[in-house]
Amino acid sequence: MRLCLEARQLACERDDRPLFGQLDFALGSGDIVQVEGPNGSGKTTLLKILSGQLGDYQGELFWNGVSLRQNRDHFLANLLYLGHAPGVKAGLTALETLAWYQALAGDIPSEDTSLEALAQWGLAGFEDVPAHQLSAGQQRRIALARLLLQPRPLWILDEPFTAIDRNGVALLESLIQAHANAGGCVVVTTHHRLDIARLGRIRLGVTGE
Ligand SMILES: Nc1ncnc2c1ncn2[C@@H]1O[C@H](COP(=O)(O)OP(=O)(O)OP(=O)(O)O)[C@@H](O)[C@H]1O
Repeated sequence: MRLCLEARQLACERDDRPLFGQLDFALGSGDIVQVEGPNGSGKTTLLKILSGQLGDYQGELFWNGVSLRQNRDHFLANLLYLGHAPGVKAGLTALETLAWYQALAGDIPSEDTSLEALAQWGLAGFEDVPAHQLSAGQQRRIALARLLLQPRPLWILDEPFTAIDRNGVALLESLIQAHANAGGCVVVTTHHRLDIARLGRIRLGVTGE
């Protein structure tokens, strides 16, 4: 399918402080873009705008050539967003969390595929443990298992590498690369240096360029 998220003259301010302005970019199938910038430069804010969660911005966003404001449902049906926090409830097990997210997205929960996804993320044996009894990295891995379960062409990932170990970093980099190779598109923020081919960049908080 054709896949294109385009920003024209995107700008945002918070509490009368300009965060970024005049951002123009177009992302399509096969693109991986890292949003870079120092703390507070607006990376999370930009991802919230791009994922349709924050409407307080100037400029225009387009999904496949149609304004996002008019094309929102179609856009959201194509999006998988993973936020800054892992987004797991303390009292829910890994399996329950994945089933909840699948149901929320209108996907049919499948325990077998959830078990496979959790095993791929090294959580075999922890499927029925409440999240509050898991480590920070294990909780992040539950969230990342959604990448294997909820097929959506556009991934918007806010600091997905937080708390995961070296093997987890390598697995996530390979999943991102494979997703793009299969025709998907990925927007990611991280302070890590990514080992990913053909990585595009959106730089925030840079002056004098
Ligand atoms: N809900 C809010 N209301 C007002 N200002 C906000 C709000 N959320 C964030 N900000 C401000 O917007 C600025 C950018 O925040 P944001 O979280 O987008 O930065 P970031 O680049 O993701 O930072 P970090 O690298 O620390 O995660 C900060 O100065 C922050 O205080």
